[in-house]
Amino acid sequence: METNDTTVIEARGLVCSYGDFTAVRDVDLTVHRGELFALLGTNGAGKTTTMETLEGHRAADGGQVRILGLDPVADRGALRPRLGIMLQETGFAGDLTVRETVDLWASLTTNPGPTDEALERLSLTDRAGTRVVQLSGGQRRRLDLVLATLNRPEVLFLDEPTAGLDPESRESAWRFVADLKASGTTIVLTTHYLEEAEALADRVAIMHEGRLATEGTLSEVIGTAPAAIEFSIADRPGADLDRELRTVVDPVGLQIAAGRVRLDVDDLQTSLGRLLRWADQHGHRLERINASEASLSEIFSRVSHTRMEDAS
Ligand SMILES: Nc1ncnc2c1ncn2[C@@H]1O[C@H](COP(=O)(O)OP(=O)(O)OP(=O)(O)O)[C@@H](O)[C@H]1O
Repeated sequence: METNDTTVIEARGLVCSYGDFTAVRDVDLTVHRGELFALLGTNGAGKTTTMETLEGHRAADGGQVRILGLDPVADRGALRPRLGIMLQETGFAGDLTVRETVDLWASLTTNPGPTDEALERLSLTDRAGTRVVQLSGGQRRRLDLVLATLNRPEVLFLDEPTAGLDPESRESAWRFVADLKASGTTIVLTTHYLEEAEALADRVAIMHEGRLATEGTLSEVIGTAPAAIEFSIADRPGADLDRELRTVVDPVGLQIAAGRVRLDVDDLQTSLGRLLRWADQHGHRLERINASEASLSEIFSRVSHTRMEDAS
């Protein structure tokens, strides 16, 4: 497998099975140093299985994985101190306090950061003396994040890090993760919150039925679906307007209903420019103009309605 200096995570042709069932099919992934890579997907798409394989918790059934140039299973001893891992669920000893839990974890960790600082950054300082069993779900999730990052890892895996957090806690977790990224940590996270990926990720991938359906920067992924221009126009017969707009804009889709027009276009800027020039030249008044790129949620919804067997 070819890797260059900036490649931190590399999977080629990754296959993972549970008995006869193939959960991850031929997945290729590259994550560069300092990047935050968000792995999105429908329930059961194979995200956690992929993460567990990258983390070295399970061996791949096919293909190759390298983390920091090492094999995550065979080189686990060398790799583990350099990784931070936040699983979907963590088994804590419920009768320890938050501080005792962090101190215990720190005693098992190479080069841990200061406990107080970690608690402070995730707003857990006032819970330091609380027994873990008495924490809310969101507070536990924040404690998970503290523990996963206590060793100041080079590579951090976060499996649904903000599941169940209220909006304020989620934003503070995002700031925490953004700070880690800014300090050079390479991060892979799975999430069902698309706005989390939009807020944090350099690159995103959407998994569906075990395969990577799409992958790239946010703009690249969003650019895989057409943008939309909508407006209302009075006193124009639909058939004429349809013909004329197709000549002016060359849309990939066009609908006209009750004077409201929707154009689906590949290049939003060029199409919008042509449309406005045409309207000016012909003295048309376009009302309630709305122009927008596709959203991540539209891409997600397209992917989740695709049969990956058909797509491959
Ligand atoms: N231990 C297991 N034994 C058998 N099948 C499993 C096991 N763990 C997961 N699977 C199956 O593998 C597929 C992928 O599961 P995985 O947990 O990786 O998906 P996911 O994308 O993380 O889903 P979610 O978003 O719901 O957490 C699913 O169909 C799931 O039912």
